[in-house]
Amino acid sequence: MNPAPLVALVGNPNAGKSSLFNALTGARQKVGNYPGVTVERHSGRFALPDGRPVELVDLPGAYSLEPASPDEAVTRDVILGQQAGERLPAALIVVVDASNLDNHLRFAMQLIGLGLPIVIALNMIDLAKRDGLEIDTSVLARELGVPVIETVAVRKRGLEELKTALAHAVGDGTLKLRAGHGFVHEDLATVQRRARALAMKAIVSESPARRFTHSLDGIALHPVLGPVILAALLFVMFQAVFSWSKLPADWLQAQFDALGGWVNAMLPDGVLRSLIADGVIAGVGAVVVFLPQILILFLFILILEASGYMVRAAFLMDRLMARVGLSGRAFIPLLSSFACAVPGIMATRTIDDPKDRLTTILIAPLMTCSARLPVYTLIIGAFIPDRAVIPGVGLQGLVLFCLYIAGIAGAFVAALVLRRTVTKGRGSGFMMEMPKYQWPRWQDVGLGLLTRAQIFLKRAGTIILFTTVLLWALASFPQAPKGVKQSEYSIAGHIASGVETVVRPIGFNHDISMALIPAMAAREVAVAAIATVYAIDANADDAAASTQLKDRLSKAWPLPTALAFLAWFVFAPQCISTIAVTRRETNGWKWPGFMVGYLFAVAYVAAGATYWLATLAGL
Ligand SMILES: Nc1nc2c(ncn2[C@@H]2O[C@H](COP(=O)(O)OP(=O)(O)OP(=O)(O)O)[C@@H](O)[C@H]2O)c(=O)[nH]1
Ligand SMILES: [Mg+2]
Repeated sequence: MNPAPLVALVGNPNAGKSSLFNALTGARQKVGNYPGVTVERHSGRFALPDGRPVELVDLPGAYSLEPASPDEAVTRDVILGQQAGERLPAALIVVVDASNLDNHLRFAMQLIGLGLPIVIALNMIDLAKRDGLEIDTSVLARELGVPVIETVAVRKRGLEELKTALAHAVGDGTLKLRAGHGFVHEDLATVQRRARALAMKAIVSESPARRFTHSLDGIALHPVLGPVILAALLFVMFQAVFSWSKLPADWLQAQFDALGGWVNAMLPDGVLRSLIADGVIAGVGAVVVFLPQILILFLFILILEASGYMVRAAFLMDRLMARVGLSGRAFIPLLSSFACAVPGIMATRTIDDPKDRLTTILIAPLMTCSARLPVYTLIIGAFIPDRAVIPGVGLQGLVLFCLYIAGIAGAFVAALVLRRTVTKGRGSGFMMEMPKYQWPRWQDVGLGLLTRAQIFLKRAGTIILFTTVLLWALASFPQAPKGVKQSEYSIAGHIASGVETVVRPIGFNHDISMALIPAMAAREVAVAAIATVYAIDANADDAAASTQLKDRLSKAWPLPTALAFLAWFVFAPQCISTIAVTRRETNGWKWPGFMVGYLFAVAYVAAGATYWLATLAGL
C-alpha cells in the first residue's frame, strides 16, 4: 500500500507553523527524530475534504534555503528530498505572517521558485487587521501563482479553505516533482526587493507608521542610495566625535590641571605628592578627558540601534560580508566590537555555524573599540593639524575615520585569509527581521549613555588607576641622579629599554616602549602611561610641567613614529579582557594564542611599514 502523501509546513520562525500543525492534526501527532541529527520530527495525520489521508510534518522555522543552523539544514533537506528517513513532500504549506509580509514573502518566493506544489497560509491575519493592515489576497495569489488562504491558526480559522486548496495542490499524486531543479540562487538583496515590491502592491491600506517604515526602507535599503547614506552617517559620526567633544574635553582637562596644581601647592615635594599628582591625577586624568568622545560615539550607536536603522545597516553590509566569507549575522557582533570586543565576542553566540563564529571572534579585536579612541585622539590631536580639508570636513576627523576604515579593512582581509586557511568552510546566508522605524526613546538613550559613562569611569578608577600607579612606582624608583632622565634610569626605564630593542626597527621610541607593557591591561592605559612618565620627568623641569601632554608629544616624537604608533594600535591585541573572553568562548588557549600571535605580527608589520614609508616620504 502506498503511504499517504507527505505535506510539509514551512516558513520563517514564529510564522505560526506549529500552531497550524496542531490545529490541523489535533491529537493525531507523533514525535520522532531525524536520523543522525538532534532535530525532532513532528508529524501527524489529517484528512483532505475528499477523504484522502495526508501526513503532515512541522519543519523547523528557517529564513531561507541557505541553512544557518542544523535545524534549518533539516528544513532544506526535507524540502529538496535529501533528508535521510524522509520522503519527498507532495506539497508544501508555506506559512506567512501577514503582519510581516515583506520578510516572510522572501522565503515564500524562494520556495515557490523550487517548483513544488505550494499553498500559502497567510496566517495571523487577525493581528494584521488589528494593526490596521489590509491585504488584497487575490493580488498575492495572482503575482505568486499559488493559492493564498487567510488563516488564524490559534482560532482554527481558514482551515477548511486551506484543506481544499491543498487537495488541489496534492492532485492525484501522479505529478512528477521537480524539487531542486527550479532552485536558482538569487542573491538576498534581489529577492528582498522583489518581496518588498509585492508586499507594497498587495497591501491595500496600512497604518501611517507602517507606511512610513515602508517608504523609508525604499530609500535606506536602496542599492545605491543605501550604502551612500550609511557611509555618510558613519562619516558624520566620526567628525562629531572630534568637533562636539572639544569644549567638554577642554573643560575636563582644565579641571584636572587645576586639581594637579592644587595638589602640587598643598603637599610638600616628595613621594606622596608625586604619587598623587603624577601617578593618579596625570594618569587617570589623561584618560578621563576622553569621556565626552566616548559618549558622543555611543550617542550615535544608541540612536541608530533604537531607531531600527542598525538592522538595515547589517542588511546593507551583508553582501560585502559574504564576499569575505562571513555570515551577515556577524555584523551585529562586529558592530558591538566598535564599543568593546568583549561584548562583541560574546554576541557571536548567535552565529550557529562554528567556523563562521570562530572567524568572527578572531577578527572582532580589529574593530576599533572605544578604548583606542583616547590613543587615537591624543596622537591625532598632537600631530595632525586642526584644519579643514574642504569646508566643513576637518582633517583630524578624516584621519580618525581612516583609522576606523583601516581596522575594518584589516578585519575583512583577515577574514578572507582565515576562511581559506584555518577556518575553511562554506559561509552561510543572512536573514533577519526588519523592525519598524521609530523615534528612539530618549530615556533609554540617556540610560544607555549613563551606563557607558559608568563603565568607562569604573575602568578609569580600577584597572587604569592600578596600572598607572604601578607604572608610576616602577618609573619613579630608583631615583635618578641629577642630570639623568628619570624615565630612563628607573626600573620601568630598564624594562622599556629591553622592549625598545624589539620595537626600534619599527620606529618606536623609549616613551612608547614604556607604554606598551602596561597598555596590555587596557589600551587607554597607553595614554595614562605616557602622561605619568612625562609628569615624572617634568618634575625636574617646572617649565615643562605646565604644557599640555599633546604639545609635549608633538615636540618629542618625529611624525613617522607617531604614525607608526597609530598603525600599531589599529591591529595590536592590547587587551587582557579580550584574550580572556576568547579563551572562554573557544574553550581553550589554542585560539586566543593564535589570535594574539597573528595580530601582533600584523601590528608589527603595519607599524614598520608606516614608519619607513613615512620616513622615505620625508615627513
Ligand atoms: N494572534 C495569532 N497568534 C498566532 C497565530 N498563529 C500563531 N500565533 C502565535 O504565534 C506564536 C508563534 O507560533 P508558533 O506556531 O509556535 O510558530 P512556529 O512557526 O511554529 O515557530 P517556530 O517553530 O519557532 O519556527 C505563538 O505564540 C502562537 O500562539 C494567529 O493566527 N494569530
Ligand atoms: Mg514551531
